[in-house]
Amino acid sequence: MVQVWNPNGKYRVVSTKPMPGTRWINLLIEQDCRVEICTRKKTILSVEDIIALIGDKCDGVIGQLTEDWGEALFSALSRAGGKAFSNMAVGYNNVDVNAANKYGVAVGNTPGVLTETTAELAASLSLSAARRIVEADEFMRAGLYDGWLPNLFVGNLLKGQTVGVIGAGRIGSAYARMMVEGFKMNLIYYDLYQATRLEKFVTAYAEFLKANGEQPVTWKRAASMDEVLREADVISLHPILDKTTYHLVNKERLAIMKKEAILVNCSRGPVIDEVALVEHLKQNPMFRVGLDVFEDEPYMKPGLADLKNAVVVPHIASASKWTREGMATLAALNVLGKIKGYPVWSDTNRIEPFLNENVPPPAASPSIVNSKALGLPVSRL
Ligand SMILES: NC(=O)c1ccc[n+]([C@@H]2O[C@H](COP(=O)([O-])OP(=O)(O)OC[C@H]3O[C@@H](n4cnc5c(N)ncnc54)[C@H](O)[C@@H]3O)[C@@H](O)[C@H]2O)c1
Ligand SMILES: O=C(O)[C@H](O)CO
Repeated sequence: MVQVWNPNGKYRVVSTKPMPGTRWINLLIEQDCRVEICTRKKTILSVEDIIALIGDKCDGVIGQLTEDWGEALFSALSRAGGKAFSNMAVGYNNVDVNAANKYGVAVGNTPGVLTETTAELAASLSLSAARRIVEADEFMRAGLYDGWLPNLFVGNLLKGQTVGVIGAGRIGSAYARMMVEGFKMNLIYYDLYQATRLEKFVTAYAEFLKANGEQPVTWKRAASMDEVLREADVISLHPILDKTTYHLVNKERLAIMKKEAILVNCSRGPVIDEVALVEHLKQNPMFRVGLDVFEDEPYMKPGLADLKNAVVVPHIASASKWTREGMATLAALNVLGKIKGYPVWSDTNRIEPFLNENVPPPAASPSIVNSKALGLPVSRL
């Protein structure tokens, strides 16, 4: 149930799951690590399972967003001499960073490498919901198609409509760009910070359209999230999950959205009150959703699976080969960097140098979320 690479390596690094590609394994081996990969069939490992994997001596662990990284695991890792943990994910709401700080364990994540892949899935869900692709596919496979009809699977045109983005960070901004440029949608967004690059992009694209005699697109930074919900035709959620975003979309907020709006969630399930959503979908058959994430994964709230106005996929937004291999690389390098005493990379929005397979990666940890709390040095590269 454990696959071992380089058994005589000096540092013991455990991965709680097999991860795509081999570069991440090779990078660890080249730096004298013994790599142990848990190959158990059980999808979600318990805290006890992981404590057993950590054992008496472990220098670092690469883990998954399904695992509960809190006091119990960080104290076990620290007792085993461990200095680093990395999630193979950008989101780390499954990690109690304060507990990691208490034991001096560095916590890594994998930003940037999944931005475009995740935004592409959000765009796919937006289109699937707008054009009822899943319903139409099921209809075909059921042998129900007996000829073209004027009213068959009529959906929503995106061009000229308004796309709303809640959380215009890396992924939210990439999604906004795709929808504005790809479908000539107007943008309204809400974030705690101004998305300056995104605003500049939409302004430049509007000028391009105008110069070519086309209707220019527009953008607006909303003063409140409710403004986005009221005005947008398609709304995509991309904030982090924390106390401020838990059930951000609830019964009251669903009620202020347009009756024919589309809601997409590729962030974290608990950002939506899923029970309220099921009720809203039942009451408003023209309202559609595209969901990659769920409140109690791997489960869906009762009733959701029966609703034709919901498109549901199993948390696959970052699942392109390039991205998943890159995530594995960044997670391994986060752990390796701390073990080797390297500094942390200075700009987590610029991780490309770690992903070039033709040159050795920089001697740094690509992204450590508690680097300030632990007082870790920053790379000057
Ligand atoms: N479904 C998937 O497979 C998948 C893949 C990648 C990321 N994600 C999720 O997407 C999240 C965002 O990733 P990212 O790389 O774009 O992160 P990011 O930090 O670049 O963007 C998050 C944005 O949310 C904003 N934000 C925080 N609190 C907010 C609030 N209360 N209201 C509005 N905006 C708020 C932040 O200011 C920031 O701009 C991750 O934390 C993760 O949970 C999911
Ligand atoms: O946070 C993340 O990275 C995703 O949920 C998985 O890619």
